[in-house]
Amino acid sequence: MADEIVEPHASLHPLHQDRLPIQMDAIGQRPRFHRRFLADRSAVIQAGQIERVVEAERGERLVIRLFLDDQDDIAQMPRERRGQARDRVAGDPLDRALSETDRADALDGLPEWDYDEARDAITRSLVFADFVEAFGFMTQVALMAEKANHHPEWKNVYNRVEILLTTHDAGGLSHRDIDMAEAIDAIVDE
Ligand SMILES: C[C@H](O)[C@H](O)[C@H]1CNC2=NC(N)=NC(=O)C2=N1
Repeated sequence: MADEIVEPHASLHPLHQDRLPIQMDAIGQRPRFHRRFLADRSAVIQAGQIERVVEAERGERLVIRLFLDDQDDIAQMPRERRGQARDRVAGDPLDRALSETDRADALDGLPEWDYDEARDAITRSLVFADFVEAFGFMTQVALMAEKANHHPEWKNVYNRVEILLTTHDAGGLSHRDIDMAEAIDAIVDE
């Protein structure tokens, strides 16, 4: 499995022979090879590659930090989700499609977002330095979205991320999307 992951990276070929075998973490879920993997890679790095390594390690920190800090919350997720599903049946006002006036007010506060009339949705396009930056951002948004039980429609091509927010249960834009857009803006501005 390690070879399958590493093989496409030409600069890592010299490391194949002496890399540690993959070990599972305490809960047996995440392969623990990447610390060693990054350290070894640093050892053979050429001057021109430094920038990419720094970006890679920064991307990893963004992901891991958020995951570890919020691990307790993540363990609670299934229970919260069931609670939210019950609230929705009762008619959560956050889930109702916004009126035109409320939408206009909300969009005033979200200058980076465009309104998509055909979908009754809001969209934002982002460009990052490279794929690692883009995917680090997407990972943070994914964890946040999962906790909120509200998920973006999105597309990623290398360093570009296109996001569309709408509430499927409401058939259009709701306060949940506005909250999500604000949270996404906060991550971008971090
Ligand atoms: C069953 C689950 O609660 C629903 O499907 C959630 C999940 N994520 C969601 N995300 C979005 N964008 N809209 C929804 O209506 C929605 N509903």
